[in-house]
Amino acid sequence: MTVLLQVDGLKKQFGGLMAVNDLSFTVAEGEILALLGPNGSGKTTVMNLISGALPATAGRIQLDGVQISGLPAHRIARLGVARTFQLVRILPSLTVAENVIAALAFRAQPLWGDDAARAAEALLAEVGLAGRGGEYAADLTYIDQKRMELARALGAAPKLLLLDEWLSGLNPTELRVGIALILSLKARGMTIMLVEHIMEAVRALCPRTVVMNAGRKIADGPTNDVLADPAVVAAYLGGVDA
Ligand SMILES: Nc1ncnc2c1ncn2[C@@H]1O[C@H](COP(=O)(O)OP(=O)(O)OP(=O)(O)O)[C@@H](O)[C@H]1O
Repeated sequence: MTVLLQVDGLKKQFGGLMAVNDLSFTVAEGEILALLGPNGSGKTTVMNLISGALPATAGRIQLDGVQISGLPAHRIARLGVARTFQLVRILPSLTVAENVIAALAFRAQPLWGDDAARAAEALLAEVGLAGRGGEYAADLTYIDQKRMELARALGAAPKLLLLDEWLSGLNPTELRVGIALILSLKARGMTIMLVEHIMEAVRALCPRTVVMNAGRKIADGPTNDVLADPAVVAAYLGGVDA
């Protein structure tokens, strides 16, 4: 197993609140890891710390052996971390292709002109939006906006893809499509860490799960074992000492 992401003793304090408290875990190359926990347990903050949107209070994050904690978000992105957001972020007045091309200009090896247009078309095909590049982003349905956001993230050619509730808000049919899409990324070797509240998706996608409660890691292991762990069940029911 080759470790791609290594998180050691990570802490994030907001005023009097330790939102992430001494968190350590690894993600192996090619793995899909779920990060679970009840509302407010610190999951999105962890995503923000890994991507550099927030600075850590303490601890260390390494990607592929390179320390990324302490670096600004754009440097971390160029080193290979891409993410999607809980609330989809798109450029609504641009076309679908332009949205992806804009992301390609910011990658480690930027693409421009015809190269960017061809790469955007390939990325859109990969997420199920083949031939849709000329449409306006604002006109896309919700799932298609999510697909486009994923194409933008993949455009950075990331080593690690962070998906923050990417499957939320989808209807049952769309959910199956979304799960299949993420599995297709795994099949081509992408390493993915996802925050997700939909347990059906977690079970289908993630052999391993880390659970947080009140900023701390309370479980880390095979998903079925973790979800049956009494401490995890208690945390979801609001148990204070889980
Ligand atoms: N920028 C911030 N300033 C102050 N407090 C914050 C900030 N961001 C998050 N918090 C607090 O940190 C704690 C963890 O929040 P976080 O959003 O990481 O939890 P979460 O597990 O992702 O929750 P959810 O499942 O509801 O998205 C919460 O108590 C939240 O109110």
